[in-house]
Amino acid sequence: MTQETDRLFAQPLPQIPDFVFNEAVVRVFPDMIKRSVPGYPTIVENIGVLAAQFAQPHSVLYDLGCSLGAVTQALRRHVQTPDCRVIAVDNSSAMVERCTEYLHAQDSMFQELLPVEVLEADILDLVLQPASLVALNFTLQFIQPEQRLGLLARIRQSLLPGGALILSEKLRFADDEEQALLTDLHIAFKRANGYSELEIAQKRNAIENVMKPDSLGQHRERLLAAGFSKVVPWFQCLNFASLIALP
Ligand SMILES: Nc1ncnc2c1ncn2[C@@H]1O[C@H](C[S@+](CC[C@H]([NH3+])C(=O)[O-])CC(=O)[O-])[C@@H](O)[C@H]1O
Ligand SMILES: O=C(O)C(=O)Cc1ccccc1
Repeated sequence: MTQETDRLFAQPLPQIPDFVFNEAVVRVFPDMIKRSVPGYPTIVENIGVLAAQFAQPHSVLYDLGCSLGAVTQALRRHVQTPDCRVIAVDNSSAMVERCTEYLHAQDSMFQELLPVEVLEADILDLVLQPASLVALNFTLQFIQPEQRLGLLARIRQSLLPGGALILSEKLRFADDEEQALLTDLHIAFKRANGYSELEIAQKRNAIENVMKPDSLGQHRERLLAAGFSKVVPWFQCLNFASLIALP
């Protein structure tokens, strides 16, 4: 499997197009997300650990906005519940193609993994089957803000009693000082991972129209409005957090 270094924004670009999950991004994605999202490897691995506590026989585990299937692979490393299957969904054809290859590679290396189906689809159009676990790992922030409540309500409806939604997101902070501090610290994290000031600035420019983070308070209120009964943050590193929402 090729692991390329992310240099997508290393050269000055005359004009910066909106960020899209295309073939160029797919090639560098594992490197990009690890160097950009503090705590990402810990979150991904532990989604597998948490999922094993919620998984129920004869149910589906969803990985919505699966990209290259990192969460799906973690689910398959940790969940051994009988008759569970994973459905991984992404609307980027480049992501789905590479994700499918990676999951075949996992199949060839390990026995008795949960069966998995990779779908190229918009998660807003998906008819959800009864699920014991739904993971939205850094996906909701790319959904139009006005579509987010409807999506969460549909996820809530699909969840079996005893199931859970795991929602990971970049956070925004209502307090200006807190927002400024955590933004600076996130930039320091990127710099420490080898990104230049130019790369950091151009990436921010590319992403700002397509990725719209909410505050923890907004997430909590919206999850409750969608019908979830309890929202429990289980991880935060700088301005990136992951929540468990219970039906
Ligand atoms: N409407 C949509 N329908 C389906 N997919 C979508 C939609 N909108 C965006 N996506 C997909 O959501 C993914 C978001 S990345 C998730 C990381 C992954 N979860 C990981 O754990 O590695 C997060 C990031 O890059 O910061 C991309 O692959 C999009 O194509
Ligand atoms: O928040 C940021 O600055 C990011 O770079 C997050 C991110 C990581 C990977 C793809 C898109 C956005």
